[in-house]
Amino acid sequence: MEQTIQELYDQVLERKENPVEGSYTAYLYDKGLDKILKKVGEESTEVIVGAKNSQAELTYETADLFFHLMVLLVDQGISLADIQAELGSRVGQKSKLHERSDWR
Ligand SMILES: N=c1c2ncn([C@@H]3O[C@H](COP(=O)(O)OP(=O)(O)OP(=O)(O)O)[C@@H](O)[C@H]3O)c2ncn1[C@@H]1O[C@H](COP(=O)(O)O)[C@@H](O)[C@H]1O
Repeated sequence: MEQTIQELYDQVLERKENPVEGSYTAYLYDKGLDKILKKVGEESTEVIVGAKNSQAELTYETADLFFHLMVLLVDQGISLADIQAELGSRVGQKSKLHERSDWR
């Protein structure tokens, strides 16, 4: 079974709007922003470690990070459309890489 990022976002949003007993997502919202940020930080570090170890570990840890990022975005009232719009605004932007002195 597969789950799109949008489906994950929608489920996480549903947990925010209708907290369910025993839900880890609802627990994170209950704990608040600092807890969510702590988890995003931890999962980011685990992605870095995972990338050094194996593709399987990187995949697993990236899924964990995506989940916690979705929780953060929902908590802060940011939609996936907001992120897509930001990414879209960058399409075709000239890379500034050539302006960097350390570029070779
Ligand atoms: N995708 C996820 C998902 N990925 C990771 N996790 C949870 O994230 C936690 C990360 O593990 P850690 O060991 O870092 O954290 P922990 O020690 O359990 O918790 P802390 O004490 O650190 O807070 C685990 O409890 C995982 O179960 C997730 N929990 C839920 N989802 C999805 O979120 C939706 C809502 O699920 P519920 O939260 O169960 O309602 C569903 O679609 C789920 O599939």
